[in-house]
Amino acid sequence: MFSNAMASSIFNPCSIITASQAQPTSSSSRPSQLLSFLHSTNPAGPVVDLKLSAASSSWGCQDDSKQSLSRCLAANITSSALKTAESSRETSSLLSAEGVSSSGTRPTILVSEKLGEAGLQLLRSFGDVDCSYDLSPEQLCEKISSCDALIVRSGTKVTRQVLEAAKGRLKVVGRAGVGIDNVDLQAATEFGCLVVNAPTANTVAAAEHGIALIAAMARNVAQADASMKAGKWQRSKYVGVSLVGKTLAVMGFGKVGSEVARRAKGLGMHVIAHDPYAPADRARAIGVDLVSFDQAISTADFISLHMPLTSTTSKIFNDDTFGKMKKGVRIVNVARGGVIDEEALVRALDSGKVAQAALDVFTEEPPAKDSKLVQHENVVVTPHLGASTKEAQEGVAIEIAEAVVGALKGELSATAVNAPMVPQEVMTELAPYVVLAEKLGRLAVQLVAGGRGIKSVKVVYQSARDPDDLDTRLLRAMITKGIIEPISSSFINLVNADFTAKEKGLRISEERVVVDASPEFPVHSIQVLISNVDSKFASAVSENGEISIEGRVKYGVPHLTRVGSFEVDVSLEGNLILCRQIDQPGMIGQVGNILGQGNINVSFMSVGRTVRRNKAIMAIGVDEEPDKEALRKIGTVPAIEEFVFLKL
Ligand SMILES: NC(=O)C1=CN([C@@H]2O[C@H](COP(=O)(O)OP(=O)(O)OC[C@H]3O[C@@H](n4cnc5c(N)ncnc54)[C@H](O)[C@@H]3O)[C@@H](O)[C@H]2O)C=CC1
Ligand SMILES: O=C(O)C(=O)COP(=O)(O)O
Repeated sequence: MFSNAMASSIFNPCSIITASQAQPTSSSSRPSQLLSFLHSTNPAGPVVDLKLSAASSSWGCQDDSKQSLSRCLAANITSSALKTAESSRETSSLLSAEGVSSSGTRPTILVSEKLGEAGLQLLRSFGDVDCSYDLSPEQLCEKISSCDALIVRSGTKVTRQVLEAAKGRLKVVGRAGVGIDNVDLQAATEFGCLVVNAPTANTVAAAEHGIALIAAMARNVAQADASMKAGKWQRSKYVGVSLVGKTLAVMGFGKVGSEVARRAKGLGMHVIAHDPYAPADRARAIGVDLVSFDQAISTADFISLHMPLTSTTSKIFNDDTFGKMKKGVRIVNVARGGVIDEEALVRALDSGKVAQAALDVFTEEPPAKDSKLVQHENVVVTPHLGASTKEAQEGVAIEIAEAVVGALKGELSATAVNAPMVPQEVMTELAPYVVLAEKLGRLAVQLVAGGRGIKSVKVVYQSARDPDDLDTRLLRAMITKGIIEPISSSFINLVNADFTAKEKGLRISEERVVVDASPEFPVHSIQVLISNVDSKFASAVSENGEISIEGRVKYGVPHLTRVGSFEVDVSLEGNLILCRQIDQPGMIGQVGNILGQGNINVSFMSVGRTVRRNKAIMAIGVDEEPDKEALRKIGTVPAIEEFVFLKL
């Protein structure tokens, strides 16, 4: 019905988007329904406006739905890899829970760096695991197009080129560790590739390594060891400094930072911390004062770095900031090399401003053999060993294997980095509404006559629940999927829905209306409105001039309940014929006959009218697609004023 060529006319590329991030206004009283926007790190940012309003409704109660979510989520999250750019616009093929794709093959999981055996076993039970370590970027690009998942540590650069080379097959990149600075998140998001990490299993290992480096540096352990092995006995040369009573500034008070702080307190150090996002009460609970960046670096004897490498933290330790430190300060870095301007650190070491540094991480890894920093006599180095304990590596391997397998099964991961984390209970509850959302989007876009581009779509969720108690991101993503996929070559999933909408100049605004219905059900109805377009079915246009359709879930099945200002009730399964006619006897029979002659099975039929014997809409669900002749005959029924056939 719609060709790809129509995409450009439907989406006006010149349209302007006003994007604003939806934020929860307060915390939810129902934990399972918490909005998790704070966890969303989608670099593209959602292209949504969110407006809350309250109204009451006398509509009947919401029907129950306990439909399984696996299929729709798999469609939602894993469609990318299962579709190549050239693939058809059919509903995404899905991976089953046993790891067998719809084509009967097991997923291929490429592990490009050493991973603990327990994790590998878990992966092997689900898919075909290819452990290929030390691949060159070219080799990785070559291999990746036949992989559904890629598992890396810090040594593999997952660049845009790699993601492009995946040709749409790669569903998930698993980072077996915390830092995701080696993964191009923007590109992954654009390609609809989920990125997950293993954020907790190596925390203690990294913190212990930080403490080990602080102590080793303070007591010259590495230098003294090297000296003895060279046959020397230099007791006076390696007099150290004590830790007790010294001030340690923890820069980045996250998981590792707070564990370092806890341990440093045990060593009798006075610990302060800087972290713009850390809650003060968590710091207080450990006996740590949160202070400003300048206060932290200017009062500390030891500075330990524990922030992620981002555009904000890149080279945050530079000539200027070293200048603000106490003379003789000691610096430890087990976070990322890139947070330090390494040339500036060499200068600060040479001048004595920084007495010593202990470094586990480097801007380039491995650093050049003749690196002045590595060779500096006041520097102790380890080759990125923070996470390298047996325990941490086993833990990380299991954590990432579970996340990757979950993603391949179509589940949303709790450790998703470029997609919203939606709690499992929320996903289960929203399952039937997710199906409804996609079908409404798919239906609404087919009612657009082309000509003018779609710039603005409004989605109204009616719900009896508090607006903060309804997480609509899954629904929004599926509506976006339903709108965009029929008319473009893009595939949409939860990872790239907002990005793709923005790219296509499509603004999706959301409104939640509180209605008087049963709060047991998350959504009472979903309305999709497209403004400033012409419709090929004039009756779908509401009094406000917008294409307007509305649906509800009834007994677990999505139903279309309103078209324009006509109430209908037809289950959204198979295909749909909408006819506007003069409200008179015999209409159902006439159209039914035509369909019967064409061997088209009618699954559902409903007539809605505004005024008796005036105009009515007949909504007919059909299992098969009517041929041209059947459609032509429907058009010749005298009382039928307009009709449209819609694929769901
Ligand atoms: N050397 C190694 O083998 C390992 C290194 N790491 C690295 O350690 C770092 C911390 O890891 P986690 O504690 O697990 O992460 P995390 O996410 O729990 O903590 C990072 C903290 O840094 C804070 N932060 C962000 N921007 C900041 C800024 N401009 N100034 C101060 N704080 C800022 C965040 O608010 C957060 O609390 C990461 O860079 C990670 O990649 C982690 C594990 C092993
Ligand atoms: O988890 C992290 O951020 C780390 O830096 C650990 O890196 P690795 O997995 O040991 O290459």
